[in-house]
Amino acid sequence: MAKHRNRPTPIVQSEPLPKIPIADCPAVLVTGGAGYIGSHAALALLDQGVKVVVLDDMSTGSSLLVPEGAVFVRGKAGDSALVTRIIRRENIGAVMHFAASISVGDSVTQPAAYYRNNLVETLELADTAAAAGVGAVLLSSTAAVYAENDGSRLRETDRLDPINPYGASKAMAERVLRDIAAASPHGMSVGILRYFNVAGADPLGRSGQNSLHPHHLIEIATQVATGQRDMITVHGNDYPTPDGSGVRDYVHVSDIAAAHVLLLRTILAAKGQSLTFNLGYGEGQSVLDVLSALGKVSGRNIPYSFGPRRAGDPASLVADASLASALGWTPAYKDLTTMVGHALAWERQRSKAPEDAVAVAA
Ligand SMILES: NC(=O)c1ccc[n+]([C@@H]2O[C@H](COP(=O)([O-])OP(=O)(O)OC[C@H]3O[C@@H](n4cnc5c(N)ncnc54)[C@H](O)[C@@H]3O)[C@@H](O)[C@H]2O)c1
Ligand SMILES: O=c1ccn([C@@H]2O[C@H](COP(=O)(O)OP(=O)(O)O[C@H]3O[C@H](CO)[C@@H](O)[C@H](O)[C@H]3O)[C@@H](O)[C@H]2O)c(=O)[nH]1
Repeated sequence: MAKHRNRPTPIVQSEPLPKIPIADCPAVLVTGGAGYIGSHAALALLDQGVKVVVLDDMSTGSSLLVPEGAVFVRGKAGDSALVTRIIRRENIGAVMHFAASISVGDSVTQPAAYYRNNLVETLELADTAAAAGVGAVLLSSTAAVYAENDGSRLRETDRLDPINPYGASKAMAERVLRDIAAASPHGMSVGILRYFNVAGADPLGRSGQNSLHPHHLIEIATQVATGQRDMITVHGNDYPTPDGSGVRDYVHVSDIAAAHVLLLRTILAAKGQSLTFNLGYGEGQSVLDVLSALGKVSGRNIPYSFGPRRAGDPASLVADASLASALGWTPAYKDLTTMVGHALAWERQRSKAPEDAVAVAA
C-alpha cells in the first residue's frame, strides 16, 4: 500500500486498517456499472445492503449486466451537470469510477480517444465529485501503469512508465484524481486499485463478460470452448517467458469486487486518505496455461495457432499484492481452473440469452 498525494510513500502495515461499518456506507455512484467489473462491484455493494446508482454511456456496456436493484442512468462520467444532479438527487457519498476504454491494442491506434475517455472524463468526474462534497472516489487503475520489468512481482512503489497509451492514460488519471482530492476543502479521500488481469464471472451467474467485440483472452477462449469460434490466435510465442507466450496474473472478478467494498469502507474511515493497492494473486500464468486449464474444465481441446505479438503487450505482468491484506482482503477464488470454470459457465448461459440481451451498442 502506498499513502501519498503525488508520490507513493511505502508504509509497512501489519495491523488491518480501520473501516466504517458497512451499514454506514453512503449511496455509491458506480460509473461503468453496465460493464464487466463495475457490475460485479455493484452486486457486491447491493449484496451488503448499500444503495447503488449506475452511470454508464453504454459504449461497451450491456443492459444484461446492470444489476437488479441498482438505479440506472445512461450518460457520461465526465458530464458534470448530469453527475451533479445525480449526486444531489440520490444523496451520493462515494464514487467508484470504472468507466473507461480498456483495450491495450486499440489505445495504440487511437491514443487521443483513450486520453479523452480515461483522463479527461476522470478529471471532470473528480472535479465534480470534489465540488459536490463527495467523501471518496475510487479509481480503477491497472498493472499497465508500471515500467516493463524482468517478470518479477510488481510493487505499488515500483516505477511507473507505461509502455502503451492505455496505461499512460490511467497513470495520469491517478495523478489528476489525487491532486484534485488533495485540494478539496472537505478532504475527499481517494482509493486507487491497480488490477492485474481480471478474469472469471460471478459464481452465482449474475454477471460476466459480455463484449460486443471481445479482445480478452479468456472471453475469446470460452467462445472457442462453446463452439462459437473455431480457434484462438496466441499473440506471440517468442517472449522471454517459460513457454514463449505472454504471462499475466489472473485475478477473479468477485475478489476484485470484494476489495472495492473493503477499500471504500477504509477510505471513508478518515477524511483525506489516499491509498493505492495492487490486486493480483502474485502468480504468473501464460496464455498456454490458460488454454490448457480451460481445456480441462470444458473437456474440449482449445485449438490455437501462433500469431505475431500484439502491439503494446508487455511480456509479463505479475503483482506483489501483499499490501492489500491490510484491507482484510482474503481472495476466495485463486485457482485458475475455478476462474476459467466460472467464465465458461457464464459464457454458456450468456450465449443462450435472447439476441437483444446479449450486447448493447451505443
Ligand atoms: N478487465 C481487466 O482486466 C482490467 C484490468 C485492469 C483495469 N481495468 C479497469 O477496470 C475498469 C472496468 O473495466 P471492464 O473490464 O469492466 O470494462 P468494460 O468495458 O466491461 O466496462 C467499462 C464500462 O464503462 C462504460 N463507459 C466507458 N466510458 C464511459 C464514460 N465516459 N462514461 C460512462 N460510461 C462509460 C462502458 O459502456 C462499460 O459499460 C476500467 O477502468 C479498466 O481500465 C480492467
Ligand atoms: O486472442 C487473444 C487475446 C489475448 N492474448 C494474450 O493474452 C494475454 C492477456 O491479454 P488480454 O486478456 O487481452 O488482457 P491484457 O491485454 O493483458 O489487458 C488486461 O489486463 C490489463 C492489466 O494487466 C488491464 O489493464 C487491461 O484493461 C485488460 O484488458 C496477453 O498476453 C495477450 O497477448 C492472446 O494471445 N490471444
